[in-house]
Amino acid sequence: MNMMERPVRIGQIDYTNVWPVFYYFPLAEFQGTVELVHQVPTSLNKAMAEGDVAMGPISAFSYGEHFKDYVLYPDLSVSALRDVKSLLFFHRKPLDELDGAHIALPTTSATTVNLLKIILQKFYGLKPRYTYAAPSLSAMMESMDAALLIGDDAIRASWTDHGYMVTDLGAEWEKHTGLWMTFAVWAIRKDTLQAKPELVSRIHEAFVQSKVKSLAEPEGMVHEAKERIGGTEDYWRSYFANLCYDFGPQQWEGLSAYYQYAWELGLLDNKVPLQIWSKDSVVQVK
Ligand SMILES: C=C(O[C@@H]1C=C(C(=O)O)C=C[C@H]1O)C(=O)O
Repeated sequence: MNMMERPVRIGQIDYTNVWPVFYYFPLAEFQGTVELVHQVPTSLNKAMAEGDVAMGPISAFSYGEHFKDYVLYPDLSVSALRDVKSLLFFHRKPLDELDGAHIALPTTSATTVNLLKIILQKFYGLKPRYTYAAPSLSAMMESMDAALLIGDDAIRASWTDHGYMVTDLGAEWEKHTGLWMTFAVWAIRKDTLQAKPELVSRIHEAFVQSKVKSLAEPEGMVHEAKERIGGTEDYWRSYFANLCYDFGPQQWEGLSAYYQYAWELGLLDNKVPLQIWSKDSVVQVK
């Protein structure tokens, strides 16, 4: 099958944080033209880079690595100003005492592991040792001084009686910069946009409608999150209400600062332009 006939594969992150954008996505209306593929962020990042997936909510860091091949949807992201509740750093000592510490990073994350590196190096002057590990708090802390978790792994760990200090990285970023932080962006491969501009436009509309409806009527999602992950309905109501799914000038400003720091620290090879899709053109906004 050539690219024109193949369904567009859309990656869907396997975490609750992206549910609002997908919850009311009318898959039946796109039958034969669109397929959903479930993955953790780092697997989705890789599948996008290899062209196996055409679009999806990839790690913002991964867009920074592959921006030459991607453009970004406006109006869609996973962002926060301050607390996220699912990007949690667990540590035995206060942050400013972590010099020389050995820190476990989850293999599932790209944006947040680099956010942690930026925070510790840029704002605390620390250069700890990092080791990647599967996202399990108890296993990570067996041999490490601190551990980072994201998504539902972070949420589940926050409900246990672990006894560690916990820093929310969204809050920590805002404390030092005053800015928003964007963790996932909705990226589209440029080759897909070129081959199927109409479909790309219809998909954007459908995702934005799903987001608006989910946030206006969160009860179905809230109930399902409680059944599938645990916790209380109140927890999930405030979790979804606290995250922001928009992607506009405020989020662009925060994300550009993140890319600038990542570039200055050598975590990214290039300065990263934000190329935003619209129905008629692609505009560089930063
Ligand atoms: C808000 C979150 O943002 C996530 C963090 C990501 C990362 O660190 O690479 C990628 C996608 C998002 O799922 C979360 O995981 O809870």
